[in-house]
Amino acid sequence: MEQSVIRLQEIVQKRKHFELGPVNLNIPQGYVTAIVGPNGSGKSSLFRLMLDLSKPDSGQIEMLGERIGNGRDHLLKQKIGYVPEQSIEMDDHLTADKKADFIRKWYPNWDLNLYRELLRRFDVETSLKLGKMSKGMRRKFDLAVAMAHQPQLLMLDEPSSGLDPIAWKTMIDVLHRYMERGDRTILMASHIVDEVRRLADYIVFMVHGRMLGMYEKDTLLESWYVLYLDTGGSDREGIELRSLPGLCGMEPAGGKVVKVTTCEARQAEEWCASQQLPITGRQKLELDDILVLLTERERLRMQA
Ligand SMILES: Nc1ncnc2c1ncn2[C@@H]1O[C@H](COP(=O)(O)OP(=O)(O)OP(=O)(O)O)[C@@H](O)[C@H]1O
Repeated sequence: MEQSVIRLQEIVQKRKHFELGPVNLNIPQGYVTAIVGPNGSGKSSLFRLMLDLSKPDSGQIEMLGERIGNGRDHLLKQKIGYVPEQSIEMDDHLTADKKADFIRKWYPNWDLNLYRELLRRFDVETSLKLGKMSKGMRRKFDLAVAMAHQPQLLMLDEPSSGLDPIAWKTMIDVLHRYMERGDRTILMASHIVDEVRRLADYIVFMVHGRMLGMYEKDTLLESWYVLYLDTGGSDREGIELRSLPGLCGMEPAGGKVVKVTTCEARQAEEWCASQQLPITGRQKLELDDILVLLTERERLRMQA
């Protein structure tokens, strides 16, 4: 894999009702990585740790080659754009432009033309006070502000929360353009399958504070399939099928057909051919279905 812009080593954060980690994670430069996981799995907690907004109990974090917490964070943060899950209420009394005037002092690379262009594309009313903006409007403003200093790394915590379909499409386009240079990186947390499908190169699954793995998106989507197998009604069913590579689920699908789910589709198909087991149908799994199956597998693993 390419050079890492974020490195997490053995990160643990213990809270009264929640334990995050140990997390080991390398985010590659030049790609979009999406962290996907159910509510409360620790995605936002992880973002806050990376930005030094909260502290781990143990482990190390390196962002853009700098150890977090070494006292030079302000220089590091000039290279990062961050959209938190929730907008900062403290700024509610400011208009968009007043807030931007304030922020740009911290960023030598602030590009006023880019800022205005983003606001125009997102159709943000700059005369409004931030507290009076609709949720979607505020989100669009937060995105514009996070991008206007041309950061090397964009960290987006559920960026499309509250966006209407038109704004959502604009955001996807804006983020694609941001990545065009080739050396920039996006780390995002998202629940939106379509967003992850369109943007992400890599997907990290997270459940109950633990990483279930990092996958290259296209490989992942090519690996998880539902196959319908014509068993011919023989007693091969239930005996041989348990040897199907990557088997994650099996259920009758009417008549002599059995529906199986596999996370190793190519090997499973080869195995079916070798067993002369006809495949009567195949269906790709969507990301949310994969997450459900991975979550269930993790639950069983923790129970064992
Ligand atoms: N400041 C805090 N103090 C104590 N516990 C916290 C704090 N912030 C978050 N938590 C707990 O940490 C866990 C993970 O929360 P987090 O917000 O990181 O999850 P998430 O994956 O981002 O969820 P969502 O998808 O709902 O945004 C939750 O159980 C939450 O209650």
